[in-house]
Amino acid sequence: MENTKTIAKARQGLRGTIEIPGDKSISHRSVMFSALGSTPVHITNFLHAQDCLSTAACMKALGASVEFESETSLVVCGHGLHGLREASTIIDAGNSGTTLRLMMGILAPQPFLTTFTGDASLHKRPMGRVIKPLSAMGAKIYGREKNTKLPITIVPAEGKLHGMLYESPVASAQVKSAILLSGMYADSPTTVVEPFTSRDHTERMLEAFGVETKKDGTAVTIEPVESFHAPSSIEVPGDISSAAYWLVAGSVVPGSHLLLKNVGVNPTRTGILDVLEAMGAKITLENERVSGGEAAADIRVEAAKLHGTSFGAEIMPRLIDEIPVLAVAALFAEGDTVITGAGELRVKETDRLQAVTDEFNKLAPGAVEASKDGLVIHGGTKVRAATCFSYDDHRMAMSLAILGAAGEGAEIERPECVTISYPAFYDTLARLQA
Ligand SMILES: O=C(O)C1=C[C@@H](OP(=O)(O)O)[C@@H](O)[C@H](O)C1
Ligand SMILES: C=C(OP(=O)(O)O)C(=O)O
Repeated sequence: MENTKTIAKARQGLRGTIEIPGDKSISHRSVMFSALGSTPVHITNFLHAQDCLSTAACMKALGASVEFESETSLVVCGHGLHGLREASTIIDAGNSGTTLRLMMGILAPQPFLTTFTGDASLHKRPMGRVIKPLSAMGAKIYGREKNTKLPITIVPAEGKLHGMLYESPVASAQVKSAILLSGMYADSPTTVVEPFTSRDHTERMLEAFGVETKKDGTAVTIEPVESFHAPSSIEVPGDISSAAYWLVAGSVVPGSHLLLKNVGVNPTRTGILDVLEAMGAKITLENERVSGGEAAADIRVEAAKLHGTSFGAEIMPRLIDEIPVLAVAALFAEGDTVITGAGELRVKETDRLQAVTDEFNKLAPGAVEASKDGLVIHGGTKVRAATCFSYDDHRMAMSLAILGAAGEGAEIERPECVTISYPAFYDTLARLQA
């Protein structure tokens, strides 16, 4: 791909049907957990994107069989809960925080050494949030900057890990999942309490493998696991975090009418629907169903006049990855939108609060102000065509593309990072604009 991408202004409404690619969080977990089973699992609608391919490569390096039948369909078979084996070289988690943090949870209890690396972005992200609680359970994990950063090495613990009660300072599904996964191998029950409930795909998928977790408010408990029974198949629903770009584009480009097929609508992920509806969006769910313990639906969106809103910490885990594109909706809405409690965005693939502020202001001067943990977006600010930068962050690139399409066009520098979660993104946008 070229080093810049030209996004044309949408001269008419966006119309059409979009098959939403598989959910990133669920795709990761489908491969990881299947690799801990001892019978083949047929995974369909897998997200064929860099992050999930990093997970597939990790599990293969650790001895699981991972055979692709097509880009989105694969068969994974492990050698049981204790059947992973030492990798022959360093494992590369690429750009994926989910891969690294969940894998630490799986590998901390194993009787062999693992060393992880990742890309430049992943080297900057905080891993102490997982290393600290796992170490309190008895794990031996070492990393740069006092055991907080990549590269990271895990060595065998002395005996079994110990179950514990952990009160997490952050609402993070990656932290929760890592601790629960280590908890499967511990000598007693493990409980994670979060400030607010984060996405529960780990808990739901563990159930499909015969492992019960107990939920009590924002606390989740797992018992030491004796047997792990892989289901014969897992169908991954579409990713609402990918659908988010079309929910916003369809709402703000006048005359649009889009049908988004097969979108996961797990209630721990649907914060974007709540916020867009509060802003006046016209969104309807059709064909609602449950598949493999996960809710899914087709979603219709048509253009609507949006107005500003405010939201904060409580809803944040339910829309954490959608903030950059929700900022686009806010820019085309009437009045101000105030976002608080979003400090976690500073430790994603890039500092997304700073990146949204700097790049949106290139396309709409004066539109966005950042605070320590949030954004104020002045809706209705005049938009112009300009060149802006992705920071090699997939969600920044896609949000800037939607801003450009809904506004006056844009040139995006380093656009290719969309392959992290949505390789077909630019082609889909071009098709809707044709
Ligand atoms: O568990 C997961 O699959 C994810 C959890 C979230 O991260 P945090 O756990 O850091 O909030 C989210 O941002 C990420 O894209 C995927
Ligand atoms: C934060 C994200 O993913 P990860 O933490 O897995 O890198 C994301 O996809 O926006």
